[in-house]
Formats: sequence, structure tokens, C-alpha cells
Amino acid sequence: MNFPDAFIDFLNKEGVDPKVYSVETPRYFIWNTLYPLETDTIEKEFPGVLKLEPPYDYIIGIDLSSLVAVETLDINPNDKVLDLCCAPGNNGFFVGVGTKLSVIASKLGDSGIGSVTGVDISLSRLNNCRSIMKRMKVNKARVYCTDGTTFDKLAPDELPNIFEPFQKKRKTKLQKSDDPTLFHESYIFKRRANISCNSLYDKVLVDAECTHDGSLRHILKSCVEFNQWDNFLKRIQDQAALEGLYDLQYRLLENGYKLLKPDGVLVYSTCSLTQSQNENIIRKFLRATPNAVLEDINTFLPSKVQPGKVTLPKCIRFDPLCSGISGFFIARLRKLK
Ligand SMILES: C[S@@+](CC[C@H](N)C(=O)[O-])C[C@H]1O[C@@H](n2cnc3c(N)ncnc32)[C@H](O)[C@@H]1O
Repeated sequence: MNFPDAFIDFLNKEGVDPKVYSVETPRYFIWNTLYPLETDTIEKEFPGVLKLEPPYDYIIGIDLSSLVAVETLDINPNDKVLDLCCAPGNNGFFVGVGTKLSVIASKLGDSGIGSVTGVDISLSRLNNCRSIMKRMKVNKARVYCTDGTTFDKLAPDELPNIFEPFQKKRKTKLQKSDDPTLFHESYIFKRRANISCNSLYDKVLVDAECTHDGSLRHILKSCVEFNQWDNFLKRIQDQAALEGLYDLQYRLLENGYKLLKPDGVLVYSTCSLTQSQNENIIRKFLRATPNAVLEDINTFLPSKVQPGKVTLPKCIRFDPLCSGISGFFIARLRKLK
């Protein structure tokens, strides 16, 4: 494959083998398990045609690595979860691309007092996020359009464990929020206008902004197929911009940790294969934060998906060459009491 020299230099500097971009990765699909599918199979109707039984409009494509990042949070129904960079891009693959926020919301289920709070700085990406939330009929989620490095809203103390099926909603008078950063609330949030919010979060996901070099789809579709290298190359060639990105990643991690309750779990992830945006950020953070410890990641992985090399024990790097899925890094931190 012919890549621009600047991209090859970038990969060499970070010890990434350009062969990763020749791996063909499978696609995974999710749906909100509160609304079971009529069938759990997708049939091959006749050559070239797949058939899905209804209801199918909330089936969403996602990378396995994204699912593992959410699994690493060990969500339970009473968790108050913060997703500090929650919005997806829109690469229009099949029926859309899933967000970790929608998987988190689906995992919270309907039986507990938990909820998920999403934050993202990009309005257009939040619109993608909102349409996925709607399609997946997400119940207990709210999303803010603001800077995750300074976000300071605490978690709702509790949301009632009443499952109100999305389909059966009655018309109710909704109170308009006086918070200009509040972008979208799910049905159950809107119904409970006066929820007190004084809790730190049990779980925090910092799925940080990054160079996306591990995302094979991003590199192969946007950059190679549509020849849109310009923005990508500008970013990786400009050392000051890269330093700014590392600083952003660090500050997102710092703020997420600040909002995490003692004994809580924070997962830091990126879809970059580099050391600079992963191990180096975590190392620096651990040096500066004595009550943060790295924990093992014991999430179930299909046998064919072998994690690649990391230079910081306990973290996981999916390397397309040995994992067979898109490039991704995950670290799990606990805040000691
Ligand atoms: C890797 S993407 C997130 C993907 C998303 N978690 C998902 O599962 O689809 C990183 C996100 O960080 C957002 N971002 C960049 N700077 C930010 C900031 N200062 N505060 C909050 N979000 C930011 C970007 O807009 C982008 O949506």
C-alpha cells in the first residue's frame, strides 16, 4: 500500500508496523438488549443479500475494541457513569456506527438507579450521538456539549428503577433546562425534572481524542480511498499540534479522575497505536497521582483476538496484526480510597 512519507515516518517513530493496514477486520453489531431481537440470526437470503427480522432499526455496527473498553468498566445497574468524550464520527457504515455511550446505557438496563452522563465538545458529532441514542432507545442518559477538561457536573443521585418502555411514552410537559450545555436527555431524565445531582461518578470512561491511526477504517476509507490525507498529515507533522493533543489527553484524564469517586474505576482508551498517546500519558499520570493504580483487564475476549505488545503491564493494546481487529489501547485505573 502506498502511504505518504510523513505517515510512514510517524509510524516508524512510534514503532508501528505499516502492515497493520493490510489486515481485514470483521464488523460487530449491537442492539439495546432491553428490546430483544425477534431473531438472533442474520440470514443470507440469497447471494449478496442479508435479511434481518424486525425490529432492526436499532442494530448498530461497532468495533469489538469499543465493546471491550465498555466491558472493562464492569458496569452494574446502579453505576453512575461518566463518558467524557462520548460522540462518534459518522462513517455511514451499514446502519451507522455505535457509541460506547449507547453500549453503557444498554448495560445499565432498567433495574437500578444508575445513569450515564456523556460529554463532548463537538456539536456535529453530538448530533450523531443523539440519533444513535434515539435509535437504540437509550433510557437513562444525558449528554452535554462542553469541554471535558473543565466539565464539573456531578452525577444524578439516583434515577428510579422503573422501566418505562420507550414505545409506550405518554405526552408529558417537559421542563426546559436552564443549562445551555445540556444537549440531550433521554426520556427517563426528561420525565424526572427535579433530580438532585450531588454524586461523584462510580465509573469514568475517557475515550480520548487521538490521531485515530489505529482505526483502519479511518485510514483506509477517509485517507486512502477518498484521498483526504491533508488534515491527518497536518496533525501528525506538526510537533506543536501533537504536543497539544497529548496535553489534551492528559487533562481529560485528570478531569475524569477528579470526578471519580474513591474506589471508582476509570478506563482510558484511544484508537491510536502509539506509545505517546497511551502508555506515556498513563505513566505520567501515575507519577503525578499517588492514589491511582493500574488494574488487570480481565474482560472476556474471543480466542482469536490476542492482545498485542504494551510497554506498561496490565494495559491492553489491540494490534490488528495479532488481534485481527482495529487498533486500540485500554488502561484501567482505580482510585484508592
Ligand atoms: C475517540 S472520539 C470518541 C468516540 C466515542 N467515545 C464513541 O464511542 O464513538 C473522541 C471525541 O473527543 C471529542 N473531544 C475532543 N476534545 C474534547 C474536549 N476538550 N472535551 C470533550 N470532548 C472532546 C471529539 O469531539 C471526539 O468526539
